[in-house]
Amino acid sequence: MKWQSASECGEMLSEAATQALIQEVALSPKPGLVDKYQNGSHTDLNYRLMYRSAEALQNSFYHIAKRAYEAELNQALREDIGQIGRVAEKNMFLATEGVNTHKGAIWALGLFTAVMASMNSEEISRKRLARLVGGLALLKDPSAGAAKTNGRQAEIQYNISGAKGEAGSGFPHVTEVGLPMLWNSRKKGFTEKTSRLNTLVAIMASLSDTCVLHRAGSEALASMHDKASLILLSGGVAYKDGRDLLLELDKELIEKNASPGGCADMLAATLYIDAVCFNSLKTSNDLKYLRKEKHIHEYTHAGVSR
Ligand SMILES: CC(C)(COP(=O)(O)OP(=O)(O)OC[C@H]1O[C@@H](n2cnc3c(N)ncnc32)[C@H](O[C@H]2O[C@H](COP(=O)(O)OP(=O)(O)OP(=O)(O)O)[C@@H](O)[C@H]2O)[C@@H]1O)[C@@H](O)C(=O)NCCC(=O)NCCS
Ligand SMILES: Nc1ncnc2[nH]cnc12
Repeated sequence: MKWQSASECGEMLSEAATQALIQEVALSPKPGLVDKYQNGSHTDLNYRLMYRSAEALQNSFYHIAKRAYEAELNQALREDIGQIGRVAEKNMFLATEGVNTHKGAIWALGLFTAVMASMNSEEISRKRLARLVGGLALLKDPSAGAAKTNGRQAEIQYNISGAKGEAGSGFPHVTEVGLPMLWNSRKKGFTEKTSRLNTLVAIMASLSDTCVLHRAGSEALASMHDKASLILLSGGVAYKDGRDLLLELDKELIEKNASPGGCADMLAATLYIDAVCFNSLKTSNDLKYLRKEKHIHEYTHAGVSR
């Protein structure tokens, strides 16, 4: 991927990031999460709200990409994207009237956007991407608040490292778990939907998702890890056993009020990186294609209400 200008880079990355968020929420059936047919463990979220939230974030991804275009991954950039990220969070809360839809996604896709824009290279390996994104995430952001977030509380209570730890390690659930599972599933000839569901399940098998922890505790998280692993051991969701287990896991998560929101964010980031760095998004014609797809998607779901 090589962009000719900062605005072209901003346009393509922001469109692709928004698409990845929309594709994540549209993927169905997802255990405990909002999808096209149900609201999972959520009473305050639904498909339309998630869609609206994704669209409201596009402008912030554009500004992150524009700022980071061919820039050095240094302290000044870290502080600037922190600022843009906080504006994105505000815009999200404005669009959703106060519901947290995509905080984790802003964090992950925002950092990846900055790295891809700064590289502006034809090729980037998974490992390099992980190293660079981890390095950027680890730079201190002096303007970051000290709010007692759900994530921070879960980190202290359960001694895990949460969204910040995942980022500081280069998002291994994207680069080491998500992408390989997506590619292997496609290689085995599974449909795109099955490949994406397998990817989500693989992420759910090991991510310390603070959204699950703070809503349902460590036993619920351990059980999610075990059941997701069982799905993979049974061959994944392409097979009846895997599909049955997926539906059982959905039921269990809803009963426990547990939502793997962080896993959903890691899936969105996987789809984003796959599209931009490794797969379909190569020219500005692809951008036109994305816009058309998005339009079709809006049209198809215009009548969906919850
Ligand atoms: C670094 C931040 C993301 C802040 O992190 P922190 O852990 O302090 O804060 P949280 O507010 O808890 O947000 C973390 C969100 O990250 C997702 N997540 C969870 N676990 C992981 C994980 N192991 N790896 C990666 N990502 C993870 C998750 O997001 C999803 O869940 C959200 C809903 O969560 P929650 O609010 O807990 O939801 P409810 O159960 O509904 O809560 P109640 O209201 O009922 O109590 C949903 O949004 C999903 O996206 C976690 O929520 C970051 O915010 C930060 O520091 N930003 C500063 C700006 C910046 O520097 N940006 C740079 C790049 S743009
Ligand atoms: N599909 C989804 N359902 C619930 N929370 C989420 N956070 C990000 N995506 C989500």
